[in-house]
Amino acid sequence: MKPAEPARKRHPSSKDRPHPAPASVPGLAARKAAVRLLGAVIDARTPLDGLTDNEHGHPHYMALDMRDRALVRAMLGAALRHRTTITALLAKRLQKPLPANATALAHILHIAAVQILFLDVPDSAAVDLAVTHAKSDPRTQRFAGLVNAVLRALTRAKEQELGTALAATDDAPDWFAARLAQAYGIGEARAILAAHRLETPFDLTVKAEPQMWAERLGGIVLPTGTVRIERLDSAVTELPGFEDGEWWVQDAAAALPARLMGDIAGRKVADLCAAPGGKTAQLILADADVTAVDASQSRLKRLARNLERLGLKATVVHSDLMDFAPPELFDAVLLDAPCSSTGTVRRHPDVPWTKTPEDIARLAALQRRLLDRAFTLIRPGGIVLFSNCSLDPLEGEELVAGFLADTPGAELDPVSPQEIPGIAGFVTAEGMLRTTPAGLDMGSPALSGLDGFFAARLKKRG
Ligand SMILES: C[S@@+](CC[C@H](N)C(=O)[O-])C[C@H]1O[C@@H](n2cnc3c(N)ncnc32)[C@H](O)[C@@H]1O
Repeated sequence: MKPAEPARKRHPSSKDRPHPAPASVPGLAARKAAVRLLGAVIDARTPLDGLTDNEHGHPHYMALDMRDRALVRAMLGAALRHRTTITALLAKRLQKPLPANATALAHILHIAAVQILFLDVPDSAAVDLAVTHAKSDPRTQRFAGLVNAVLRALTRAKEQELGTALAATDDAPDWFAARLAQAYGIGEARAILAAHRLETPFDLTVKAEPQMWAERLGGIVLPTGTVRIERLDSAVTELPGFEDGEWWVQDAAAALPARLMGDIAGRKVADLCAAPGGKTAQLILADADVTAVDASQSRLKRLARNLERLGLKATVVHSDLMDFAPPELFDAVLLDAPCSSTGTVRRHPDVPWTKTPEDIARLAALQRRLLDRAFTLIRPGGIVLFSNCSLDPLEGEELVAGFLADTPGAELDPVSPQEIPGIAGFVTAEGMLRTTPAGLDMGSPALSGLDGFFAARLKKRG
């Protein structure tokens, strides 16, 4: 009997082998980075902010020049804002759904589709780069023909099908849409989700003279005093007034909580989750004696840089709030607590895809511990202004109701609709602040909306 031959190693034919794409194919590095980052967001639930940070971002992102980084951010922003629409239009071109483990292929198709459907990129460039990308990756190389066929079919169909596809979905994960509908009712939830699909304007808080700054910067003054610019044509740092510290970037809703602290001139006030310092700056400008506390050293560095540019001074303390033991009690504290950030989806479209209902419950429990602690740091008669940028009642209305029920010395100090110009529509029947992205109609969608925010003013009985 012949001895069995050792199994032969199969050498891939040249047809099987991935084609290493020349590094110099223009535009390919940006598409590859976008595909990689989309995978990190969708498959590993990594927040996009950190991946696209210009100092500590993902290595594939950091390797790009500024123009390509802007393109990557535009591709990812639109891909996440329209994820369900894109999935549906791609599915119509596929004979059967992609297997669940074909994530690399799915992300290549999504990044090409977003260029074809939503960005000002020639269709042929979007398709050719996706095919080149697919050929260069061993996981997708054998699907290069499918990528080509699906995307070419999409370019032909988009004119006719995009409008209908957009109308058929709210472009949100089911859990998120269901949670909003439960909290706000179907109509308001759909209005919030519609706002999440729009690009956001730029909001600035100015130290003084909002009308003058609105004119200089080509913006408008909102009823609440924030200066809003529809679209920036240059980097924020190049705008007039930046170097001189005349204003800072802050969403119109984020500017409201600090203004609900009343007259704090000359008072001892602590900002307990302060970094990067937007609200700290407001408290200082209201003439309070401000202590800014935060657990994150790196974020406190940003706070220090921001205050320096604005020419403002606070006592800065690096501490976990649970360990913070000041020598004296405060007249008032602001607790702008770490939350699920579901109110900021317009600017952070990754949030519904990276967060889960379990995250919301975990963050609500953390906020409750921080609120209990904050309440021990004020004198009798003092106030805690509790706020966050979540749309979820578990982190807002329900959390405060539980705190009041469990804390005999605490009472709600209701916000009055007349307290700040322009907030009447955002004050609840109980006297809490609740904004959603569907609020603040300024006549055109591009100038309307604001982040979702919650705030409640809590008083310690004297
Ligand atoms: C929503 S951000 C604050 C934004 C800030 N108030 C502003 O307006 O610029 C929440 C902050 O809470 C900080 N933080 C989270 N847990 C904390 C804790 N246990 N103690 C102190 N700070 C904490 C985070 O580092 C983060 O900077």
